[in-house]
Amino acid sequence: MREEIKEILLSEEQIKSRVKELGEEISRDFPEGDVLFIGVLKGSVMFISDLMRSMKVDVNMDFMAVSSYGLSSETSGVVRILKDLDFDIEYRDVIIVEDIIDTGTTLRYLYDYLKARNPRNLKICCLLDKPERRKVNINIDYKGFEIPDYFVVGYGLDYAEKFRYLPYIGILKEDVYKKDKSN
Ligand SMILES: O=P(O)(O)OC[C@H]1O[C@H](OP(=O)(O)OP(=O)(O)O)[C@H](O)[C@@H]1O
Ligand code: HPA
Ligand SMILES: [Mg+2]
Repeated sequence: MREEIKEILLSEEQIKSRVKELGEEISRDFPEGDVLFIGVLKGSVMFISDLMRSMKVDVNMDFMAVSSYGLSSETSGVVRILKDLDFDIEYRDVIIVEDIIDTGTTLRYLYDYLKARNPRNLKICCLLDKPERRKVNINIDYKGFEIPDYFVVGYGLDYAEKFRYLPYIGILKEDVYKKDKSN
């Protein structure tokens, strides 16, 4: 384990088995297939690629890039779209795939933005939910795990672009981001 990590919150095995269950659940809900996953870059990359492989029905993927955290551990509160969709989503079954819902700022913005394009269904699937930090209300259709209020990294999640490659989800030691703040 890297020295900046205080504790492993979710192991590779725990993530793998929960992602498999989520894929099976979504497949049961959309038996006719033709689902479009919209991954939110960059944090959801590991999750969406594993989730797709656990699907039992046809699924396509597209990506949006938004950023609100930048190099910090606190949201700026302003969501910027850096990349929009390649496909039209009108009348389609769409599932937004996110790594984490923290304050809810990113998802609230994305949900409303995509809803305006008139999909047949618009659902939300997130691996991690940090309800204690929520600032705006979000209805989560498919959820991997609820976690306490720690800043976590790994399995796609970063701190200042670091640690995304870790195969597990770990709690970042506070002095790592406190030190950066005091600079
Ligand atoms: O609920 P919120 O408080 O809005 O936080 C959640 C969002 O923040 C992170 O993205 P970030 O802006 O760090 O971009 P990244 O995915 O490229 O790391 C994370 O991947 C979610 O998209
Ligand atoms: O706990 C977190 N870790 C990484 N990125 C995040 N973006 C929102 N919350 C988090
Ligand atoms: Mg980030």
